[in-house]
Amino acid sequence: MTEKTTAELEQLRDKIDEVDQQLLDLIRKRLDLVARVGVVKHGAGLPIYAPQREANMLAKRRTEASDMGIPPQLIEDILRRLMRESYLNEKDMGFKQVKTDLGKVVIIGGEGALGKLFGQMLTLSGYQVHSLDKDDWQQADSILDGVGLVLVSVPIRLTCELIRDKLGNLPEHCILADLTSVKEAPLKAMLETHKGPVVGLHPMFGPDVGSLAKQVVVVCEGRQPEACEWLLEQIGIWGARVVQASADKHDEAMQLVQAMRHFSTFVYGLNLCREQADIASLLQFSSPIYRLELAMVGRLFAQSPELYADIIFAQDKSQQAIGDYLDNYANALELLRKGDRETFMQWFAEVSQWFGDFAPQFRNESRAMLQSVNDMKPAH
Ligand SMILES: O=C(O)C(=O)C[C@]1(C(=O)O)C=C[C@@H](O)C=C1
Repeated sequence: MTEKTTAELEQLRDKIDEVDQQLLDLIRKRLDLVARVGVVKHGAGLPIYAPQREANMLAKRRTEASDMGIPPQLIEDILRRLMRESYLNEKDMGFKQVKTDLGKVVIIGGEGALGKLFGQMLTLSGYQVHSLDKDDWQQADSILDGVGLVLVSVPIRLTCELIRDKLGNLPEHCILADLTSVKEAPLKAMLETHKGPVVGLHPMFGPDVGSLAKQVVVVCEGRQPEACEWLLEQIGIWGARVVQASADKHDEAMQLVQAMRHFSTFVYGLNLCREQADIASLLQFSSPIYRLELAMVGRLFAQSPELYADIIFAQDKSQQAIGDYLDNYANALELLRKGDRETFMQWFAEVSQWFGDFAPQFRNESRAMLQSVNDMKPAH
């Protein structure tokens, strides 16, 4: 069905088209300038992400927008989206190589998605990167000859055994690092197997990020941290923030951040499936928040069952966290069964108070997210 229109409307639309084309010219100009910034940063070894510059620029543009009668949030949204493009653009210019006399980098599991991403970032930074995958172990000696960094990026369930079985003979100066999403056990295996520098890394993002700008990499110290410093600096130049943590603290947080969250998402999907919910009609009735929630659940099931089984089953202690969740669920369900609104509201207030300032902060952050969910809705 064609949309209704009038001559006057069409005239105005022609003018809007002209303005939009001018916007395109301006965006092209900005992208060209950003490409030049990328070259300069590459030469000077500066990080892709410049938070101070971003904050100053956004503050100025917001004030100018207000003065012009433009909602400040509008220009902020537009600039943030443009800067996301800058991160991708500047990445392709390559990065400064912090350690020029390293020798080879060997990524074990370099054909996996995360291994590939790190391989790409290291190659863009001038390192000689080799991948060592399951069919390559016969040539392991030649692949590992002259290695300065070994990065282990294999499924969690294979990590410790692989480290112990295969990595006992690395050169003493070589850094041994892993990208596993649990840290205590792999770190222990690396320290027991290799006598040289050891560091545990956990990139807190999936392999589909495009750029590392603003992403977080958790770093758990192993041995000879001074020998690993260049690697952390290199990750910083890629735009990521390095957060130091002890392996046990990290793993404890992961029981909630990963195991429990993925498990409850899994059960949510399982429940929809067993209830034979009709997703298409749920989407028709959905508010933006429900659409976002469904998207978060659905995206889990678009990925590998092995990956999530690995994360959820990796730590025995996760069972405790998930069990506690079930108890709280059961207790809350009991209130519902008894029709006890009073206690429900008391518990609600208790949790609100416990969230403190985070509650309004999350409300603000989620408002912007929900608006973009609405913008992204396909036409029907
Ligand atoms: O000014 C810079 O340093 C840039 O890289 C450009 C730019 C931008 O697009 O404006 C992009 C990324 C930085 O975080 C800050 C600003």
